Amino acid sequence: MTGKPIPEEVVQIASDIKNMRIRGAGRIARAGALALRIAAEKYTGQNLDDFKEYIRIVADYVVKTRPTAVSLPNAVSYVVSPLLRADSIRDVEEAKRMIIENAEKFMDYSERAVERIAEIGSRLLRDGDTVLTHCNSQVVVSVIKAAVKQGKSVEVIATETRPLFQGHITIKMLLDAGVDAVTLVPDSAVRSVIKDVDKVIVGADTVTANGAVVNKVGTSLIALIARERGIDFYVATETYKFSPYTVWGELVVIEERTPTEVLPEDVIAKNPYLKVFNPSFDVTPPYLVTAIITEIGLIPPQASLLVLEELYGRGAIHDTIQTVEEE
Ligand SMILES: O=P(O)(O)OC[C@H]1O[C@H](OP(=O)(O)O)[C@H](O)[C@@H]1O
Repeated sequence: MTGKPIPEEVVQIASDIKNMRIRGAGRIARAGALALRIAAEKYTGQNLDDFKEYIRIVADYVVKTRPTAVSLPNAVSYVVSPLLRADSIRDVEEAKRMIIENAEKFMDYSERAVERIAEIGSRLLRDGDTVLTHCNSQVVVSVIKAAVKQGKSVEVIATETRPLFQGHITIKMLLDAGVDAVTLVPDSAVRSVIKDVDKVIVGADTVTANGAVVNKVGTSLIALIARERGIDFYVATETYKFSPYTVWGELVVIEERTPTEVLPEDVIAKNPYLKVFNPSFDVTPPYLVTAIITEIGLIPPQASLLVLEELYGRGAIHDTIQTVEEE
């Protein structure tokens, strides 16, 4: 067992992810990769087995910060699994280099994937379209920005996204980027404004093998409302948000956050019989999703398993599950 402590910077990143100072499924994935790079750089010993054990502990620590977005374990696994499986690595220096390079590769891939999705997604938007989005997705904002950059006039309706108001981040990002036709609405107003909407585009935290989309709570209600009106409902997401674990029946854990995000602490304290349920995400079934916009193209949700097989291969998906179970 390694005696090496988890570096302070890694502890800080993990705490920022937990407290949502770093948030958004893509950003937390990149932060996870960065944490591993820092951990590798900070390691001072010379024993390879000890280094592997230390990296395994850091990986586990980072993954445990938030349970729902699979982008985080996928990023961590991308960075550490090749080292944990390799038997050709000779020393700590080589192992460190491997972790650092994999972390860099992941962060680079992630940035490029967002750009590629913006390019593909922007083609779906027509001049004059009104897009409704929920929560704050860096990918969705990039799609809208790319369409506007192409000279298309796009109006955006953004939901507040209670209880943490990530919609405020979305409108700021859009306004800062010069997208000026932006309307903020309470979440409960979606059915009132849907008649003005041409397309709904949301991000994702996890896409399951059967094409269900796990995203900010309230997403599935919006999908139902869009379906009622016959409006296209798109999900914009990088492929590392597809969950290999769901292939073998593992369920996605829906994060439940503190009641104090919904009600002040003193009100909760004064009412011991009052219950507050604060799930952070919900599940939109594949039949409500028109298409998933990814960096490898537009995917019908029903083809999610094929995407996972393409990415990991059947055998590799099985290995991933085993690695996680062993940990
Ligand atoms: O990766 P990008 O597209 O930025 O975000 C994807 C999703 O991550 C967010 O989760 P949270 O706010 O961290 O709970 C939202 O649910 C958003 O749709």
